[in-house]
Amino acid sequence: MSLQIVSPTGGIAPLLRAEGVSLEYGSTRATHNVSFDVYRGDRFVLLGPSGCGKSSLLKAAAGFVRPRAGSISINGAPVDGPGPDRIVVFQEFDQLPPWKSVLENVMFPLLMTKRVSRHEAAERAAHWIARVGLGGFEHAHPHTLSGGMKQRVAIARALAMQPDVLLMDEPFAALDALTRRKMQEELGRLWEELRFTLLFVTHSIEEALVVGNRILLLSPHPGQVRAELNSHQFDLASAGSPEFQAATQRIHNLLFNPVGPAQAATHAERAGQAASPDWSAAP
Ligand SMILES: Nc1ncnc2c1ncn2[C@@H]1O[C@H](COP(=O)(O)OP(=O)(O)OP(=O)(O)O)[C@@H](O)[C@H]1O
Repeated sequence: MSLQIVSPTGGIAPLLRAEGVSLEYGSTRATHNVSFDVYRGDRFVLLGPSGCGKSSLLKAAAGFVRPRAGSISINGAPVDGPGPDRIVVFQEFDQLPPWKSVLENVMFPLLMTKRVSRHEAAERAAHWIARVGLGGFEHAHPHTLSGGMKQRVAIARALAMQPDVLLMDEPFAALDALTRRKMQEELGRLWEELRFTLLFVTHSIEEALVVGNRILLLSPHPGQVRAELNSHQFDLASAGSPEFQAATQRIHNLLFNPVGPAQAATHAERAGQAASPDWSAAP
């Protein structure tokens, strides 16, 4: 089956919407006029080469960075700062305070909301720790855990908050290949059970195909939308198949050897592309 350009999701309001987002750091323009819609239950991947502004877009969705132009909204309301409806899992293993146990790490943001008692927070934390396969490690401290286990704690901490959108910034990039694969598998399993909404950043084409059901391809610096495609037909089981390899090659070509001058596709143009089911119709 070939990759398909994304079809418009007629009538359904997006959960998270980025409209014409340009991000700047001083005189450095990180992204230019980027638009995309994330729907409930999506595993939406931002894919592009290093420096194209993927992390910056994720930080903007999290409310840590304000767009220079354009806007980001969640549930129809503008994002104007961080909130418990959007929780981020970062790549870095040091995202867990080292003086807190696994249980305390997962409880911490729950307690910060002041919406649950200490007892409830502990129960909820223990539940999510077990869900990510770390039952028995509640009282361990981060420095005694492997990189993969630390990322599991970060995922448990995020899911315990039951955010509207789980934001993941290259969460498995610092792991060895086998652990990375295992974590991708676990994330897929959790998604099958819980159907949370995921916004996931990676520069790995393979990871994007395995993790995502929709992928936004960004051009190099400053990041602009090159294309958007459906990738729900791929998973770890299909990785390595001829179709998977062909999709990988096509995405690679689109990112690095586009035919003709690099052109950013606008939101409206991408909706127009949906009329063509064939990946080869991409700009
Ligand atoms: N805090 C910052 N201050 C100044 N410039 C920044 C800052 N963060 C990012 N940039 C710049 O913005 C651009 C986009 O960076 P960003 O980290 O968002 O890209 P990325 O696609 O996530 O890259 P990578 O895959 O390497 O993490 C780069 O040119 C980067 O140097």
